[in-house]
Amino acid sequence: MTILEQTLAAIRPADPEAVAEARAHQDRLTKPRGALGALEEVAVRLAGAAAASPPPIPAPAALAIFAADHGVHAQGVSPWPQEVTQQMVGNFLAGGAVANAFAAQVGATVTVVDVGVAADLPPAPNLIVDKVAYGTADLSEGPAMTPAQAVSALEAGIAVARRLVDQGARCLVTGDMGIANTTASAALICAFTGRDAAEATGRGTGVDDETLTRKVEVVRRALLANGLAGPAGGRSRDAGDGRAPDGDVVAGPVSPGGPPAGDVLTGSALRTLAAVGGLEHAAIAGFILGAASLRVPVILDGVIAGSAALAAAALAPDAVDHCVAGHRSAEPGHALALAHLGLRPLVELELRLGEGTGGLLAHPLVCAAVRVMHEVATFDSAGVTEKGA
Ligand SMILES: Cc1cc2ncn([C@H]3O[C@H](COP(=O)(O)O)[C@@H](O)[C@H]3O)c2cc1C
Ligand SMILES: O=C(O)c1cccnc1
Repeated sequence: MTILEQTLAAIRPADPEAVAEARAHQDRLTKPRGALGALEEVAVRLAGAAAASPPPIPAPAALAIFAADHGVHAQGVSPWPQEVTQQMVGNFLAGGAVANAFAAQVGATVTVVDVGVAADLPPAPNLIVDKVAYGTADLSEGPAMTPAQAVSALEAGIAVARRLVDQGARCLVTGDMGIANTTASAALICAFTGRDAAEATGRGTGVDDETLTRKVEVVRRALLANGLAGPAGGRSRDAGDGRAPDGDVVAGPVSPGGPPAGDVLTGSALRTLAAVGGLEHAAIAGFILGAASLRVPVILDGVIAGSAALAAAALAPDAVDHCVAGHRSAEPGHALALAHLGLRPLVELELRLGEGTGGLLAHPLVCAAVRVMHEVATFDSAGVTEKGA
C-alpha cells in the first residue's frame, strides 16, 4: 500500500461512545445545560475524534504553511505578482508575517513547506522543501496537475502531519501561501459542491470589479476545460443541510462520499483535485488526512483550507470528524465549503488573509472548550444543587 492508501485506511469516524460520554459529562458540569454553546460541541467533537472523554488538551499547536505557485496567475486573476509567494515564504521564515505574530500569541510553532514554489528557496531551519513541481499548469486550459503530482503533494502533507505530531504537536493548524490560490479554491468548491462560479468566487487579495468578472469567467472555463461543469449546469446539489445527495458523478460535482479508498488513484476525487487544485491545496488535504489518521485534531483556516478539506472529505469522508473550522473568511466560497462539510466556524472577523491566521486565532477557544471537560466541577463533586424539573 502507498502512504496515501495507508493513511486513508487508518482514518476512523468519531467514536460514538466517546461522543455520548462527552455529552453526558457536559450536562453534569456546574453550568446550565448548553451554556457554553458551540464550545460544548467542539469538546464533544474532539472527544469523538480522539475516542476518549475527556479528550486530550489540544496543545501545543503547530502551524504548517504550504506554499506553491499557480499557472492560472497568467490569466490576471490576482493583482499581485507571482514572486510574492516566495517573498512571503522568506517573511514567514524571518518571523515577519501576520501568521508569525498570531502563532507567537497562541504558542504555536511555524513550519513552512515548499510543495510548489516557482523558485528554488535557500535552506532555512523551519523550511521543509518537498517540491512536487515549480507551480501548477493553468487550470483554465486543462488539468493543473497530473494525478501523480496530486498524490505526491498529498503525501507531502501527510509526511508533515506525521513529523509535527512526532515532534510533540497535539493540534495541527493549516496554512497556505500561493498568489492566485483563491481562484483554484473557488474552482475546487464549485467542482465538489456543484455551486456556480459566480457564487463561489470572491475578491481574494482585493481585486476590482473588472478583475472579479474575469476571475469568475476563468473559474467557469476551468470547470468546462476539465469536464467538471456538471449536468446540473453548476446548480447546487447541497440539500441545504450541508450534505450532498448520494452518488458520485464522474463529469460533475463530486460528492463528499467519494470513491472507496481502493479506487483512490483513479477516483474522481483525486482527478478533480488534480484538475483544478493547487499543489498547496493537495498538500493541505494530505495534512488533514494525516492528522485524522493519527486522531490529532486539525484546525482549518480560510477558503484555501476549506476547499482542500472538500478534497480530503471526498477521499475519506470520516476525516471531517477530526476537523474544526477555525473561522469563516470573507471569501464567499468559504461559507459554501463549510456548509457542505457540515462545519461551524468558531470565529468570524472578516479576515481575508490565509497563512493560517484564522485557524491560529481559534486555537485558544478549542483549548478552552477541552479544558472545561478536565477542570470544571460536576454538580455532585461541588455540592451545587441542580435545577428542579
Ligand atoms: C502580501 C501578501 C501576503 C499574504 N498572505 C496570505 N495571502 C493570501 O493571498 C493569496 C491569495 O489571494 P489571490 O488569489 O487574490 O492572489 C494567497 O497567497 C493567500 O495565502 C497573501 C497575499 C499577499 C499579497
Ligand atoms: O479565506 C482566506 O483565507 C483568504 C482570503 C483571501 C485571500 N487569501 C486567503
